[in-house]
Amino acid sequence: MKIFSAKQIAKIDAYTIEHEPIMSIDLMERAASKIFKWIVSHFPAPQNCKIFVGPGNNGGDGLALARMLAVKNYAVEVHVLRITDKLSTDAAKNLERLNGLNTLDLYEMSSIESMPWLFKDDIVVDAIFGSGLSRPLEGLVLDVVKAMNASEANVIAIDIPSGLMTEDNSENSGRGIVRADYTLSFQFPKLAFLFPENAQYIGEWEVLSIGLHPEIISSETTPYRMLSKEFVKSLLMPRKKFDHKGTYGHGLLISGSYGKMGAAILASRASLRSGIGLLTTHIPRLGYQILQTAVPEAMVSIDRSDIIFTEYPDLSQFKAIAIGPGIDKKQNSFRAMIDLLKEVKVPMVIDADAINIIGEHPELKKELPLGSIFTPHVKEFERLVGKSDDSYTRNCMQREFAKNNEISLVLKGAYTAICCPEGSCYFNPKGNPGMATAGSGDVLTGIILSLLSQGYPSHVAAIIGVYLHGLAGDLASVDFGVEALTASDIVDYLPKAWLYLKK
Ligand SMILES: NC(=O)C1=CN([C@@H]2O[C@H](COP(=O)(O)OP(=O)(O)OC[C@H]3O[C@@H](n4cnc5c(N)ncnc54)[C@H](OP(=O)(O)O)[C@@H]3O)[C@@H](O)[C@H]2O)[C@H](O)CC1
Ligand SMILES: [K+]
Repeated sequence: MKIFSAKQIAKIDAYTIEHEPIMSIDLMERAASKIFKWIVSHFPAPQNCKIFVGPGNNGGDGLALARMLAVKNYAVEVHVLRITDKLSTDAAKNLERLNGLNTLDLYEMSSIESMPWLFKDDIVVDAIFGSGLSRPLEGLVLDVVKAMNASEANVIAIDIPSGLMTEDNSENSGRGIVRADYTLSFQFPKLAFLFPENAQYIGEWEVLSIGLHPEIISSETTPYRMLSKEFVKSLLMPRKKFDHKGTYGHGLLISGSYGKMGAAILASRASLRSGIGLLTTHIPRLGYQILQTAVPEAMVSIDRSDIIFTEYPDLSQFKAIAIGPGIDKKQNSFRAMIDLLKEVKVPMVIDADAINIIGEHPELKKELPLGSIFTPHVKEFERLVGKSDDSYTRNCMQREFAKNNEISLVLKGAYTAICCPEGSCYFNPKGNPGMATAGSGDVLTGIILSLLSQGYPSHVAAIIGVYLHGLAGDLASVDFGVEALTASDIVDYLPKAWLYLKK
């Protein structure tokens, strides 16, 4: 699913009105009826609804919704915020349509003195501003939003919580943003929904389709997309009857150190559960028996060091390499990493301390083989790319870094973002808080190594890998819940995840 900017949404809206064709007031009616149906199914009548309405089309949606709810026996109060004399044309028409509805009370609010009391069981609808918000809130609107936020009522935001910008909130103080319990967004998720610091405003969110024109949705380009099962499935390569293990590549995993052999086991097992033909895991000497016992399918390459990574095997046989899970960033490992980067010609997955090493020695970036993939969490990202105060800025930095260094950059989080060398950015909707657990990242590295070894192009391996990892975590959480979920469970549910993905 594509994610568009506020400007693009306005363009898609206008195109739909012209080419469906549909009158703008009827498109608003369609949008409001989607919100109405959602409210009826989640909060059946009778209920007290207090709808706060702004001057634009978001307000127009709120007014149309008020009429629909009033007709269905909800007790509706409408509070039109008089911050300007002018309502948008369609908002004005919908205001007129409220005339004569006796189950509805209409108030004009020009000062906070007329703010109604909001009770715990009230449904409060935020229809003040939507995607047309152009600056932070102030004056009356700010006071109303503060009162809403101080209440215990159920707050439902139409399209986007008022005060939140659709994309960039780096200049937004956060003082005047509605804290919704539910956000019902039209047709597309907004970029701001995917950033952790905005979760407090958005609450649970849902996308409601309002039938915007498919032609322009498909032709309008955007760097941002939300991954879907259909999209990821379309990237899979079929397996053929006469394929053999050589067809699916031989990968090298450089992993583990004293006290961290578990990382090598998890990444190896994940790799083998994701279709790799042959796997060699390079580990420090002390891990030999551990690995051979825990993962009999993997071949083992032994470092001369007992405890850390200091050398690597002949690279000629490998189709892809992953380095990082459980390695340390001791000086000897750094030297081995320099040599490795100079020699390696196949795509690499670079994770954990291997990222930190490159972060500390940025000159190594020019040695990266074509098709490299970095898989940092936020702290590793900051060491590699730099610090930022907000997620939008961080996402811009991520896209730039991927473009400038011609690599794929996977930033792990609730909505893991995959930025590709040509500028696109994919967000993963799968996964759950149970996956914020030790070893989860090692599993992801193993999966991506496996896909690279099978010949998937780098950004495709990153996309499939991230989606599959989240999917396996979600399937595991159905049986184990989130607290008890471990990284091993994610590996154990990879078979189910593959089956589900291919269904
Ligand atoms: N997605 C769709 O296709 C549809 C969306 N609908 C709904 O329409 C809104 C977007 O409507 P729009 O009128 O463009 O924008 P808003 O309702 O958000 O309001 C814009 C007006 O508010 C003024 N404004 C903006 N920021 C502030 C502020 N901080 N303080 C005071 N006033 C502000 C703005 O004035 P400007 O000075 O910036 O010009 C406008 O007057 C969308 O979110 C959906 O809810 C349709 O109903 C269906 C199709
Ligand atoms: K809103």
